[in-house]
Amino acid sequence: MLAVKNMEVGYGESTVIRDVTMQVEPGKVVCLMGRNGVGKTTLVKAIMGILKSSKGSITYKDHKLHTASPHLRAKSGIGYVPQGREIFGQLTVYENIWMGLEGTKPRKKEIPPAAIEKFPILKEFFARKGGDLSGGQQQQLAFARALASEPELLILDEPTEGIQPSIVQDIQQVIRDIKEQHDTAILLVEQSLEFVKSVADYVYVIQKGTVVASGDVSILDDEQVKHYLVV
Ligand SMILES: Nc1ncnc2c1ncn2[C@@H]1O[C@H](COP(=O)(O)OP(=O)(O)OP(=O)(O)O)[C@@H](O)[C@H]1O
Repeated sequence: MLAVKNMEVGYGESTVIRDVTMQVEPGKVVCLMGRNGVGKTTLVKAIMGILKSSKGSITYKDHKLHTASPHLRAKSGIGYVPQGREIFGQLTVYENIWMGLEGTKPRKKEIPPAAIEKFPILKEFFARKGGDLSGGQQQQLAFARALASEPELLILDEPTEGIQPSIVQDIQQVIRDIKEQHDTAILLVEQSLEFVKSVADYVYVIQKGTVVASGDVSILDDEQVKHYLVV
């Protein structure tokens, strides 16, 4: 469904992602792991078209994506929950979720109930400003906004970072539900091995911008992965 081949991405003269090849299939949760600063967000931003790759290709549902704008990528069915959430602090919870419909094609006129039902607290807080929510609630809001477009591929960049344990559990459950009920593919950036093992099918471990280990989560060598995660 999503195939990244020999991707290279960087900032100016500095190359951060080198020769990364990976793929994500429908109904599967694929995790990108690696310690801080190895390039996970850079890779995800290149998949979303926010950063330009200098080499390699991205294919999504048999279409070449690497020259498409971020807007077009969203329209083609990719939902994105960025690191740091990037919700609109001055807009209400309802308006934030509504923004998720922007990229849909044809343009959806209603928020799909499933996007909200997964996060009951959001319905209670519909009229509140996004900026007044806690970090965990904002994370749920960013997740609901991405689900509003009913994506076929959902990209989640560290959705549990700095979030209280009860909300981490909620997010874990939502990922499991999506996996059970839909063909949605999920690309998840995550550093907690425990969390990854509870939701993932396949894992890529990144070090210094390159894939250094990959495999089915059931045959994952915990000690090897921990070695790459230890700071
Ligand atoms: N806008 C930028 N300009 C220049 N360098 C950047 C920029 N953003 C990130 N970098 C550098 O690129 C490298 C990879 O950063 P990136 O955020 O992709 O890592 P990461 O694995 O997602 O880390 P984290 O888990 O901390 O988010 C780091 O060395 C970082 O300093």
